Amino acid sequence: RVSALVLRRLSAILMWILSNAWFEILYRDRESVLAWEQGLCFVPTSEIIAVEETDLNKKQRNSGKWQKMAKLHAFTVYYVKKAQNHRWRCSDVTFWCVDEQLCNQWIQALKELLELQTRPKQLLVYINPYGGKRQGKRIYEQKVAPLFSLASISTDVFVTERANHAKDNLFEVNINKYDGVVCVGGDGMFSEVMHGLIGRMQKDSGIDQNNPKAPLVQCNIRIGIIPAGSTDCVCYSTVGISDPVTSALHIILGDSQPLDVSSVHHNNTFLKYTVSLLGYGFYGDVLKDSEKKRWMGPMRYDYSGFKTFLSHHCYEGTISFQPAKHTLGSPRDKDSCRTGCHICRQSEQQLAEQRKKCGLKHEEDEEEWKVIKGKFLAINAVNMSCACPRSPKGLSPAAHLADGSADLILVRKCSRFDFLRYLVRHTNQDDQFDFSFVDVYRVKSFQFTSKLLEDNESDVTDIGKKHFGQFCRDHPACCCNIANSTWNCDGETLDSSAIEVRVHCQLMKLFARGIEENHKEAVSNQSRVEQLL
Ligand SMILES: Nc1ncnc2c1ncn2[C@@H]1O[C@H](COP(=O)(O)OP(=O)(O)OP(=O)(O)O)[C@@H](O)[C@H]1O
Ligand SMILES: CCCCCCCCCCCCC/C=C/[C@@H](O)[C@H](CO)NC(=O)CCCCC
Ligand SMILES: [Ca+2]
Repeated sequence: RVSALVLRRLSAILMWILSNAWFEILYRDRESVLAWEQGLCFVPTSEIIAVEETDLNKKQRNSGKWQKMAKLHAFTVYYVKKAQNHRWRCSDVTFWCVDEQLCNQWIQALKELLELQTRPKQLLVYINPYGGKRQGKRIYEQKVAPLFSLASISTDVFVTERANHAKDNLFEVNINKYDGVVCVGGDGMFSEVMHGLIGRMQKDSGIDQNNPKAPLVQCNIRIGIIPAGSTDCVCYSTVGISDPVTSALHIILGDSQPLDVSSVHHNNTFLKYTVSLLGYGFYGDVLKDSEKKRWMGPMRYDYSGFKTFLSHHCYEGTISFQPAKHTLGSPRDKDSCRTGCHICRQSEQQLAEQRKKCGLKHEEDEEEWKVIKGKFLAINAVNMSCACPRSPKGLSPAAHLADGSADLILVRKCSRFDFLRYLVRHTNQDDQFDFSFVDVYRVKSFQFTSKLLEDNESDVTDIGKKHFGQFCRDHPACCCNIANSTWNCDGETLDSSAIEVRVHCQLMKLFARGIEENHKEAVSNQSRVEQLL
């Protein structure tokens, strides 16, 4: 109510100012001049980055026009300018005035408005200097740090020296000091920070992560991702673009996006959490091969992807899963998860009700299990669409960020040509599930055991292995690999092929707002009427 009142006062003052043409406004870009001519300017306070008294000496040096005018006072409003393809930029507008007191009143009033927004003030930043093209440090220093400083955000910056450095540090640091954690790197770096935060949360609450049925404690400290990796799938799927400045602005505005996290166990031992892709077969093999070629940077995935495609290995095993009946959506839906998604909101309500009903007590889940046996080229479980620059719609375009479910995609044995057709659909608009050899299910938990493990390795004798290499003894020409594949868990390999997976609805939060809808329309409106105060 206070903010509405202040806003109304401000708009009244603004209208008065505009109608008296009393204020002189200097716009930096052409679109803004156009807007000024139309006399209509809005910026939602939620999209103001900062307000600062303007250094007049600097401005006058830059703009000869104002040199002759004496005794002017000015303040600059920095705000989010939304460009195309979900890209955000920091833009600014300077307001000039002859009355120093009035100018200060404006600065004060706008700063008070910004104080009413719940935004991060103190952040813990981890930079992986070796992720992606090894640009993490430069990206942070040149593109992100100046914006944080403009928004008066204090930071403790930690440049990692080894893998798991950030994760280990998160178990020691005084976490309550911070309003959020930022990771500069790729999906692997994000995964490290997420494991640190979720792990720390469970440890502090006495929850045993090794128990696959343990009700995990939600992690309320948000994570911000500054993309500087090779795939940057989590950033792309939650923001709509992989762009460091856009992500920094989402962090500054204090956006919040809940995220489903799946836990992966083997024999009552915790292995990992996953938020994007948990893939066996094709994506597991690509990752395993690409790890040896890290020196190639992001190109390693193209090289290993091509090699793995040619090898065309399929793997035999059994998948059992519990369908997600609590959620309204289906993986074949035409609509995708967007900012304020009603399906994710409904899951949030269900979660709150569930918590009220049984607190931290876990209800034994007796829902039915479906069992599928077969030979698979790929088994992909995705908690989100997995959109990324290589696959702009992702592996499951209708997957939801926070509905408490994952999409389980089973690609059965097929010809190389058919598998290529399937892969090509990762990159275009066509329906990826419209193939006789592809099945997709929305699930809340699943288990996988390879045939090799089922048979308990008893009938695979050393003689057999020697004689037929690692391929199927009965049908050596069928490309069915009797060795196991590897699970690709958000870009890291798992040691075990038999796993048990459970989706934890909205276990954590990001500094993001999901992908915004109707962006084209918003942009064209904005260029007609620049959104200023
Ligand atoms: N200083 C470091 N030295 C070596 N490895 C590190 C260091 N800091 C972090 N790591 C590890 O590097 C791995 C990969 O990093 P990151 O995810 O940033 O880049 P990427 O693999 O190129 O990108 P993507 O995950 O998007 O494909 C992470 O799993 C992380 O644990
Ligand atoms: C003929 C054209 C065929 C082209 C097919 C391209 C398909 C690209 C789909 C990419 C899907 C990425 C899913 C996200 C996985 C991340 O958790 C993980 C860590 O960053 N990245 C990879 O495993 C990296 C996986 C990269 C595989 C190439
Ligand atoms: Ca989901």
